[in-house]
Amino acid sequence: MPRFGLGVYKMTDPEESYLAMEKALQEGYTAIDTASLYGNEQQVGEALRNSNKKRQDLFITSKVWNTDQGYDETLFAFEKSLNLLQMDYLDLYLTHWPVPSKFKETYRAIERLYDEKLIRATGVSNHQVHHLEELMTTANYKPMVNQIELHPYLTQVENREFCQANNIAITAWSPLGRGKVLQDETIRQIGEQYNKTTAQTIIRWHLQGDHIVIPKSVTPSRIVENAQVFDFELTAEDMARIDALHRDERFGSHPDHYAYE
Ligand SMILES: NC(=O)C1=CN([C@@H]2O[C@H](COP(=O)(O)OP(=O)(O)OC[C@H]3O[C@@H](n4cnc5c(N)ncnc54)[C@H](OP(=O)(O)O)[C@@H]3O)[C@@H](O)[C@H]2O)C=CC1
Ligand SMILES: O=C1CO[C@H](CO)[C@@H](O)[C@@H]1O
Repeated sequence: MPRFGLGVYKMTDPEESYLAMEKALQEGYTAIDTASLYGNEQQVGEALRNSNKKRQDLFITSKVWNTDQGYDETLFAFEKSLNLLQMDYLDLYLTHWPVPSKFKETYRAIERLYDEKLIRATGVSNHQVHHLEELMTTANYKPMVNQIELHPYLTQVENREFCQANNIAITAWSPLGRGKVLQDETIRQIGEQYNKTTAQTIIRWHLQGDHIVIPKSVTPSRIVENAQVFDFELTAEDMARIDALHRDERFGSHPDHYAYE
C-alpha cells in the first residue's frame, strides 16, 4: 500500500476536485482516499480513467458511511460506490466510524467483499483499541488498516502501539490538523533547518513514524509541495521534538463521543 496519497474530503466543487485529482496524478500520487460521504467518488473515477496510469498502479480507498452500516446495507453501499467510481474493485474499503451495534456486521460484509475479491484489503476507521478488540473477537481477518485522526497535536500512542502489535497499518487522517498545525512555530523552525516548509516537515514526521499519510489540498502548488518529502530525513532528535508537541487536541470528533445517528 502506498505510504502517501491525496485526501479528498471537502473537495465538493466537481471541477475544482477533478483538477486537484488530475494534478496529483500528474505529480506522481498513486493513492486517493475518498468516501461516499465526500460526494466526489464520480470525480475520482473520472480523474483516474483520464490519467495515463494503469489501474493496478493506483490505490483507491473508500468508506461506508454511518447511515449505510449493517451487513446488507454495506454490500449495497459498496456497489453504489463502485458504480460511481466505475471500477471493478477497490484497493481498500473501510467502516467509516464504529457505529455502536453496527460496526461488527459492517466489517463482516467488508470481509465478504474481500473474499469475493472486490476489495484488495479490509479496514476500519476511527476505531479505538476497545473497538478493535471487540471486532477481533468475531472477525475472520484482522483489519489491515485503521484510519484515525493523527498529527503532531494528537499522537495516538496507545492506538498506534496496539495496531503495530497486531500488524494493522495506521493511516493518519487530518495529518496537517486540517491546516491548523501549520501555524506551529517549533515545526516551522525544524523545517527551516532542512529548507522544507512546515507542511513538508509534518508529512515527513508521519512517514518516519510509519503512518500512511493522506494530506488534502485543492491548491496545485501545495499538491506539488506536499509530495516533495522523499529527499530528506528528520533526525531522531527532531522527530522527538515533534512528538513532544502532543496535547491531545482533536480537530474532529472523538469516536467515543460521536453523535452516531
Ligand atoms: N476517516 C475519517 O473519518 C476522516 C478521514 N479524512 C481523510 O483525511 C484527509 C486529510 O484530512 P483533512 O481533514 O482534509 O485535513 P488536512 O490535515 O489534510 O489539511 C487540509 C487543509 O490544509 C491545507 N493545506 C494542505 N497542504 C497545505 C500546504 N502545503 N500549505 C498550507 N496549507 C495546506 C488545505 O488547504 P487547500 O485545500 O485550500 O489547499 C486544507 O485546508 C481527508 O481529505 C480525508 O481523505 C479526514 C477526516 C476524517
Ligand atoms: O471523513 C470525515 C471527514 O470529516 C468529517 C467531519 O470531521 C468526519 O465526520 C468524517 O469522518
